[in-house]
Parts: sequence; C-alpha cells; structure tokens
Amino acid sequence: MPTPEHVKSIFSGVLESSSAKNVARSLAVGALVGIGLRGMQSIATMVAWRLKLRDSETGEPAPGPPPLPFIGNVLSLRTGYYETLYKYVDKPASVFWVMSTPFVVLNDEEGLRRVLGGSNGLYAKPKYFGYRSKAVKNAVAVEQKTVEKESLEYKNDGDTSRVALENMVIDSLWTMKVAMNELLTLLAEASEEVAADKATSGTAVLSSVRTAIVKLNLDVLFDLTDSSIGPSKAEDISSMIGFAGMEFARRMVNPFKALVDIPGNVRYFGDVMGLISFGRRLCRVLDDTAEEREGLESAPEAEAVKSTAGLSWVHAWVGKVGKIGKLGKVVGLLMASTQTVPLTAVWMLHLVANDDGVRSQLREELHGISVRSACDLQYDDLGKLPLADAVVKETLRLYPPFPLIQREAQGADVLCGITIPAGTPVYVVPWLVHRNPKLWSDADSFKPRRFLENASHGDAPSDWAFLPFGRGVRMCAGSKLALTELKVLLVHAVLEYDIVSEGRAMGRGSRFPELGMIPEGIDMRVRKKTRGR
Ligand code: HEM
Repeated sequence: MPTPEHVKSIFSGVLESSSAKNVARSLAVGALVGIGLRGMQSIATMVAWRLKLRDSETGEPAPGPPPLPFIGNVLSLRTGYYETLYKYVDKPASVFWVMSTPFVVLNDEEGLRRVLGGSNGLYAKPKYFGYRSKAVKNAVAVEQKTVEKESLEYKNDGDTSRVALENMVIDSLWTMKVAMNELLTLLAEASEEVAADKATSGTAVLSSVRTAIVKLNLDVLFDLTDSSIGPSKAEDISSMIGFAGMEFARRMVNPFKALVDIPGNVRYFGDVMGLISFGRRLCRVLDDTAEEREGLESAPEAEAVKSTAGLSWVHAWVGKVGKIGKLGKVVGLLMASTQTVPLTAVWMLHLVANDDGVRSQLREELHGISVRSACDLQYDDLGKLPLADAVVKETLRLYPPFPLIQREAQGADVLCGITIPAGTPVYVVPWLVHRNPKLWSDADSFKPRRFLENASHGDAPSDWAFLPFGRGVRMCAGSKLALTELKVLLVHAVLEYDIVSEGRAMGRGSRFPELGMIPEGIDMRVRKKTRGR
C-alpha cells in the first residue's frame, strides 16, 4: 500500500525532470490564458450589449443594477431573485444580467401587450436560458418549431380542445374529490409533525401535497392509477419533480451553480434522467391508447375508451410531433401540472388559515348553494362560487408559481423606451407584475374581494396586470384543470377541515419568496372536523 510519502516522492521525482516541469508550466499558462480569453470575451460581449440596450430617447443605459464584469447580477439574483427585480418595479422595463447575457423584464401594460399579445410576431419564440449544450439546444429548437406550429393549430381548433379539456375536468371531479381528501389527510399528519417539532418549514408540507397532486394528475391525464404506478413511485416522481424543477430554475439565474455544486449536479442529472425515463413510459401509454382508440373508432365499445377523457385531451395537446417533440411535451406537461398546483395549494391554504373572515364567508357561500359537505359538490356548483374563485385568483396573484415567462426578440425593437437588439431575452415575471403598486392597490395584502368586483383583473386597470397563466399563443394549456383542482381543494378544506394559523410570524418568504416560491415559514394547522360541529 503506497503511503502519502511514496506518492509525494513519485510526483516530485517526475516534476524534477525538466521536460515534465515544462509541460506542467505550459499547461498552467495555457489554462490561465484560456480563462483570461474567456473572461475578456465575456466582458466584450457585455460591453457590446450594454452599448445597444439604451434609453431610445436619451441614450442613457437602460435601468437596472450595474452588472459586475463576467458575473453580471448573479450575486444578488441568486440570493434574492424577486427582491432584486422589485427594486426596479417603477420602471416600465429594466435590464438584469446573468453573466454576460442580459434579460429585459417588463413591468407595464404596453410592454406586456407587445410581447405576449404577439400581434407583431417579434416575440413568439420562447427563450430557454437553462439549456447550454448544443445537442440539447438543437433538440429543443426542433421541438419548439413543432410545438409552436402544433399549439397554434391546436389553440385555433377551439372546439376539440375546449370540449376535450372540459370533459376531462367533468370526468375527473370524483377522482379530484377523493384526492383532495387524501391530500388534506396527509397535510393534517404533516402539520402535526411540524407543530410537534416547532419547525416552521413548509418543505415537508409541500412534499406531501405534491405527492397527492402527482397521483391525481397521473390518474386524470394518463389514467395511471396508484396500483399501476405504486404509491412509493408517486413519491419518487414527486421528489424528482420538486428537486429537478427547483434546480432548473436556480441554474437559470445562477449558471455558476452548475460549476461548483457537484452533489447537486449529480442528483439533478439523476432526477432529470429519471423524469425522462418516466416520460418515455407515459409516451408508450399515449401510443397504446391512441391505437386502441383508432381500433375502436366505430365499434360499440368506443364508449368505454371515450370515458378516458384525460387521455383524449393529452392526445389533442401533444399532437403528432415526432419522438423527441412528444417526449419533451409529455415531460413538460408532467412538470407543468405537478410543480405549479401544489405550490399554489400550499400558499392558498396558508392564506386561508390566516383569515378567519374569509373562511367563514366561504362556508356561507357554499351553504348558500346547499353544499354542506364536500360530497355534495357537483360540477355545476363550481360556477356558482365567486368568493372561492376570488380566493384562488388572489393566491395566484400573490404567489404565482411560474417564476418567469420567457421570450426572445426575433428582431430589433424599441420596447418600453429601450432599444432592444435582435436576440435579446425578454421576460415577464408574473410575481413582479402582480406586486406592482402602480397596478394594484395594497399590492402585498391578501384581499380576495378585489376579484369580486372584477373577476378578470380585480382592482387592477386591465387584465394585462393578472398573468399567472401567461397570455397569448403559449398561454398555460391546463389552466382550467388547475383552477378546478384548487377550487375543489378549497371546498374540502373549509367544509371538512379546521384549518387555522398558529399566529407565528412568517419569515421573509411571505413578502419576497425565494425563486421557486417554496413556502418557507408556513404557518397553519390542519385537523379533520368532527361531524356535528
Ligand atoms: C396553478 C397552476 C398553473 C400555473 C400558474 C401555470 C402557469 C403556466 C404558465 C405561466 C405557462 C407558460 C406560458 C408562456 O410561456 O407563455 C404555462 C404553460 C403550460 N402549462 Fe401551466 N400552469 C399551471 C398548471 C398547469 C396544469 C395543471 C397543466 C396541465 C394539465 C398545465 C399545462 C401547461 C402546458 C402544457 C404549458 C405549455 C403551453 C405551451 O407551451 O403552449 N399547467 N403554465
């Protein structure tokens, strides 16, 4: 067994020979020159962008925190994403830097209309910051081209899509009710543990909720039930979705993470591969049911297949997009449906737990339409609950789970008074728009009643101020399902459970949540009601 001294003597022997010393010196010099050149290139790129991104009238640099050479604004975005963006909320648009790449963030209606409204076609293309490798970029480009075409066709094909989505939601109401009961039971257990530990972390609460929603959405969308995936599998998938989703967002604002966080990278890579492999399985489910459907088209058994309405909606949405496109869309659908709803659910329950008045008004609203227990709830009742709608919307306003809607300028433009060269990433950050004090009164407070006066945009001047699901051609495809799930959960929570706050102060998370909107410092206690109360 060689001792450290042996190893040292071998290396010092090698380094003593002059040719080995020369090689080592050349390698070190080469590495330094490489780093220096990369640094200079990065600084030159930043200077070139900064010269172009200017106020179109005064020629002054566009508003935004001054970037440091090479790293841009990574330091502050990494530790306080929303806080950093919020400092410039009074500007119509501001510019931030991730290393030497800028991104323009929009804060006013004119910019939002121009970019998401899509009338000029300049901003139709999404920009995905996170993808660095050429192979992945190419795959994504192919997928995007098809997705854009398909989703345009799909969204214009209003009837098939809307009817299929509506059928899916109607068909899954019972499944949803069962799942929400299970979710609240898990939450009751988790909140007891949290209370017993005096811990204030919402992470445990969130993971229970996510597992329940993963099970529900796999059932609703792909007809995959617990017995076919197994309960622990749903937990695994839920944890992969939670971790990979969060890490993806973190790497987007802080690419250095990918360089330094070796254990994080290993887990991230493993989880992404796990999700891809599960996505392949979901693609096979889609292929099998599509074949079955074709075979049964005119047969009497067709009714049986039609009952899997979720699959027919997913087929319509995924469309015929080739292998890579299909896998991308299926994994995207899985992430989009199971990352967002649980986050909103936890924040919504937390907000309701802290508002006695809203809880009792919600119960009155339900009693007013003769819904006294969650079992009574019918699909048509969901359209008669304006306060429940308002609570869901107000939660989505305060804590929109989608951190950024990404687009890329296809050509040069003047946007909110800033000259924008072609290729500039332009982002809409729903949280920032929703907290803009120029658009919303008392923007940081939970006031669901603002949506009673105006269901589409509350007390904001127009519906461009309320964008939890985005807008335009790439707007969320599953908003109807998401809103129904959240409303069914709310009905269960207020009718079947005592859900209250313990009066603990929330951490900084309530004003400036972290990038992934994780509900840290959550304060609520959930208990099943005893009947007769
Ligand atoms: C509270 C829950 C949800 C929120 C806040 C949300 C929000 C969003 C946002 C902001 C986008 C991006 C829009 C853009 O880039 O312009 C999006 C895209 C998408 N969402 Fe959702 N979403 C939610 C739930 C769901 C659910 C339950 C599903 C599926 C059943 C879903 C499916 C999708 C899909 C497929 C896309 C991509 C659309 C496209 O590229 O054309 N989402 N969502």
